[in-house]
Amino acid sequence: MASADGSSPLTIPGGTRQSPINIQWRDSVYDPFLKPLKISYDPTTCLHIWNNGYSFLVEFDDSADRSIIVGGPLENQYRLKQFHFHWGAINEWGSEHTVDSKFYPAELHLVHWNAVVYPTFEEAVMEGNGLAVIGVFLKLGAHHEGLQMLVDALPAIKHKDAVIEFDVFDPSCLIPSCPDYWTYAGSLTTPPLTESVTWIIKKQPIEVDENQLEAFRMLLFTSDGEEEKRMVDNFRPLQPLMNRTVRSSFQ
Ligand SMILES: Nc1nnc(SCC(=O)Nc2ccc(S(N)(=O)=O)cc2)s1
Ligand SMILES: [Zn+2]
Repeated sequence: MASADGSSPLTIPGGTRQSPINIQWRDSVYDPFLKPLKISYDPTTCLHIWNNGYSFLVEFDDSADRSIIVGGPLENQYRLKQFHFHWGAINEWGSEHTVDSKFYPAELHLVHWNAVVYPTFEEAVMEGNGLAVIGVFLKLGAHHEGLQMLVDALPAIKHKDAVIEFDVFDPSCLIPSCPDYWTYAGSLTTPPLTESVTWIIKKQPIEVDENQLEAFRMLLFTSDGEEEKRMVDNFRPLQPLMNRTVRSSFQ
């Protein structure tokens, strides 16, 4: 059910910086003071891959500054905690953010937290500068070698709460080489929907093939033994921009 302003119960009451949003390219403002984003991940910090009943996520050991990002719009360095994806039932939609109202078939989120200022992830989740999420669009195209390692693990985590060990994986193979990004102040796109995320959305998508997207769609929202519900369309509706400007790192 939506209210007069088209918001749904999924928008937190009083929210002024909710995500996702449509990125209107021509309304984004080039900011020459934005630095390049520096990404340094240690592939051995990878712990496991699991199905949390909403997406599948790969979690990392964030007990030290071993996989971090710094620069870009960020005041501090942020530690990688996990990455996950959002996707559709068909290739026409699936991403959370849109660019000029265009959906991509899927979107990758690499979730980092400000361990310089906050003692735990849980506390960072509650603070305006607590999290930084890199968003990468997936488009239908060539086979993606790096993604295939994840795809090969998916049958083992078909059901909610399934988890398998995942020893070494370097998520930088999923980030496009082009340095261009948009950035804006937003929120988590699933509960607790807290307004704690500096979003860094890469302009260039990565290419994945049809079989790889189909592999995402064979996952289940449901636990083993429950009536099967395919894990598809796990993206949140677009949220109002309100009083925000999207900045670009490129002209
Ligand atoms: N006490 C708490 N533990 N954990 C949490 S929130 C866990 C978490 O990482 N949530 C999360 C939700 C959405 C996103 S997303 N889709 O990247 O905005 C990223 C992360 S609050
Ligand atoms: Zn996400």
